[in-house]
Amino acid sequence: MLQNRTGDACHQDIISLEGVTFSYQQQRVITGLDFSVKERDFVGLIGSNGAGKTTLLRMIVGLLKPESGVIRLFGEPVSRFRAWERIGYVPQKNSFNPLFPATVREVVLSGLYGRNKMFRSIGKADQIKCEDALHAMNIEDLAGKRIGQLSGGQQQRVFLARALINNPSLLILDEPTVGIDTETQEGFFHMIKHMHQHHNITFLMVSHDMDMIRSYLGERPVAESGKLKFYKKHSHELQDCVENDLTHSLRGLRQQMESRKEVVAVVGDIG
Ligand SMILES: Nc1ncnc2c1ncn2[C@@H]1O[C@H](COP(=O)(O)OP(=O)(O)OP(=O)(O)O)[C@@H](O)[C@H]1O
Repeated sequence: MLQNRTGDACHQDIISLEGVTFSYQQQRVITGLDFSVKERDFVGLIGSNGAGKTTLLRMIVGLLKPESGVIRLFGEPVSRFRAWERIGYVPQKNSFNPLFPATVREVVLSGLYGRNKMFRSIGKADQIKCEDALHAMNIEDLAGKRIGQLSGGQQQRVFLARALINNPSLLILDEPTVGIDTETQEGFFHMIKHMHQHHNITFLMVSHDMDMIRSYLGERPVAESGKLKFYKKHSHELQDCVENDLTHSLRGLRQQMESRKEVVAVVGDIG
């Protein structure tokens, strides 16, 4: 079994769900769900409107509590999990009131604060992480603008930069390309596939894009529960589990693509 720097076995469960059931008032949404996402998996979650996809992601990131069953993150029950900086989460439909006063830079930096740490001070190292994340998403030129004044697609890039700022091990994305044009969607999918294949990053992504799911994760779901379908691909490319500096590497990818004049299709113009 491969080992990472900290000596943990690779292919460990990053997310595990055991007998997870959830209801809103009288409406049962998820029943007895068992599933696991292992290190370096890319899991695509598909389901019709109202199937419970967002509800499941919100339980995984601790925003909703299951009625019964256990959810673990990196082996810890969610209720005891504290290492939220290891997880980048981009919720569905992030849209800001145009009057909201935060700048793009402030929104990206807020990804560093973590839960219950709203007012930590920002040091030089944090500023560099922020610049790297802005650069990776090709939004340096938007850094001083108010988030509420951006288009939906530009805002989505900001939220992705916010999710990337901590160099996360796990990215949880809830329909990340909604409202983004087709060409830019292709660039985005290219980028996250690169992150999956060349970095030690695990993905759980809700998407209605069956073409992307089938072409990358295969024709058949690996598990089904109610109306939820899980597709999965495991990345075998890395020969060891050493940590990768994601933003550094994304910068490299971007420079490489810039030199091939394909940057717009890869990491640029998600908005
Ligand atoms: N806060 C809430 N209170 C009550 N019911 C809710 C709440 N949020 C969602 N629901 C209901 O739970 C069900 C699952 O909703 P959820 O948002 O998880 O679905 P989804 O699979 O993400 O759908 P979509 O593809 O439309 O985003 C739906 O029937 C929805 O109406």
